[in-house]
Amino acid sequence: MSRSRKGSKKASRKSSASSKPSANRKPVELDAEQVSAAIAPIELPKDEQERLAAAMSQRHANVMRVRRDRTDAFRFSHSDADSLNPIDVPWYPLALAIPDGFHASRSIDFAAGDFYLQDAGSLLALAAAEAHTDSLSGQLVCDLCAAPGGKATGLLEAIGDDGFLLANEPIRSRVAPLAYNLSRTGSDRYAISSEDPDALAEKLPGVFDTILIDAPCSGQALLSRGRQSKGAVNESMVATNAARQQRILAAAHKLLRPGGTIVYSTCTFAVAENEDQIDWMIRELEMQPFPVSTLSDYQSPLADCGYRVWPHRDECAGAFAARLTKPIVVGESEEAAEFSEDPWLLRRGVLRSEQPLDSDCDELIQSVLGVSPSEADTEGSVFFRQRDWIAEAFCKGAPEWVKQDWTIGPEVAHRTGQTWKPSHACALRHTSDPLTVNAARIELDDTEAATFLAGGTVPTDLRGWLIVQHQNRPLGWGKADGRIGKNHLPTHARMQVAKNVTQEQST
Ligand SMILES: C[S@@+](CC[C@H](N)C(=O)[O-])C[C@H]1O[C@@H](n2cnc3c(N)ncnc32)[C@H](O)[C@@H]1O
Repeated sequence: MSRSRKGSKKASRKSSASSKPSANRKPVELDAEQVSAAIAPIELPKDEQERLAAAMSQRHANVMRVRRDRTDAFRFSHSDADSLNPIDVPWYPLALAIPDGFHASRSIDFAAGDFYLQDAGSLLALAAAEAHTDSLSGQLVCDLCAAPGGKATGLLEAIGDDGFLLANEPIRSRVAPLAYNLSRTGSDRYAISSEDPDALAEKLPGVFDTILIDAPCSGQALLSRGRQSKGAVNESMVATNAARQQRILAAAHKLLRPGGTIVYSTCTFAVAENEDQIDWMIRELEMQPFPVSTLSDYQSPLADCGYRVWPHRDECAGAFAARLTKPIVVGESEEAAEFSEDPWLLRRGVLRSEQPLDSDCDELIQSVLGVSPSEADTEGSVFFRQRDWIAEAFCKGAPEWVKQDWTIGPEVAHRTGQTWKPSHACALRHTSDPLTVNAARIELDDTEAATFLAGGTVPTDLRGWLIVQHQNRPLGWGKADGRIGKNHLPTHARMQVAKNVTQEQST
């Protein structure tokens, strides 16, 4: 049983930090002098500079950020009996170290969306947004630099059943992985856009309660993964990135409502891209520091609302995060008061006239989802839209502006040739809206699930489209003919499940 892991040894993040990198890229090495120049004017004692330089060229193991609605079950099945509630990443309690012998990225649990694999440093931004608490619940949130979704997925889980997330990624080729990762959360409370931040700010000024800017940066923390060259510490590289970050921050400020919060983060050590940007926001945008009390252990020596985790201290690649707020200025107080009563109030946007869906698409959606798009397209209900060969369904209560043509919604169906098929994202969707109720479901055991994930068929006497599940967790679609279910997992969702140490023990 992949979820029965009693008796397994839980790895400390320290020991796994020296484990073999899974990627073939070689870490890029810097000496203590280069490192000290990169972090100036922050000063570290000589021996600490050396430890930092060594740790920057060492790849740290990823951790599992467990999906919020599965945290309890997952913790129980992946913990030793004597430590049911381990906290492996001190700044982010929803994350766990990967237990020894557990092939996390090749497990059924991973395929079922139980967790997201990421460097512990990237959780600092989520910690600054307090995404592990209920404080984002019900908010209108924007992730302005969202792909591939390591943080957007955490925000989406944190906003709960009443909030809404706009995940923006200006680089088109990065939108597909972002959409896939968002769908893996099972939530439908999001839209995606692919806009330059300035253009987005023109469309939605003053709308969002919280905005995350996980900015493109010189990426010095990526040296340890071999994903960045030594050029990352060049002054000109840092200056170019700092200038771009200020343009993005200025746009974010326009997108934010008075009283709203900005969380700014990078994966670099350069002060010009970190603490200096806090100073710039305070000076040029008149923002106010909004310290995060739970992160006081990580406070930057240069800014009281900025936080750093370091490779040599914190068993991660390193990261920076800051939190600031946009003050409510005199004269805006009435509008701001309305905002605080109803953060959804300002729903700018022009409604397009809606086209009916293709009749085949409508029929498919009706049969697998149990709701007719032609009838559901009324106020307060799911909003369906067809865009060429894709059909999308926005959640109930989504802001009006999602109806504009620059948004991309959660996909429910797609057309290949002349045939409409339900989309992978639709199988994974858990929702309080009246969707997915009609689709039949089939439950697989471990071996059958591994076969399905590798692209194989499923045994069933059912007919038609069915959602294939493992321990009540949807894995994808099958289409059955009364004998077998044909596999409809998209290629990028297929995988070879690894035999885990504990599976071997239990068989
Ligand atoms: C550090 S990565 C974001 C990682 C992401 N937040 C995550 O956790 O998975 C920065 C992202 O910003 C995007 N980007 C590049 N130029 C941008 C710009 N001018 N405005 C906004 N985002 C930009 C990049 O394509 C990249 O996906």
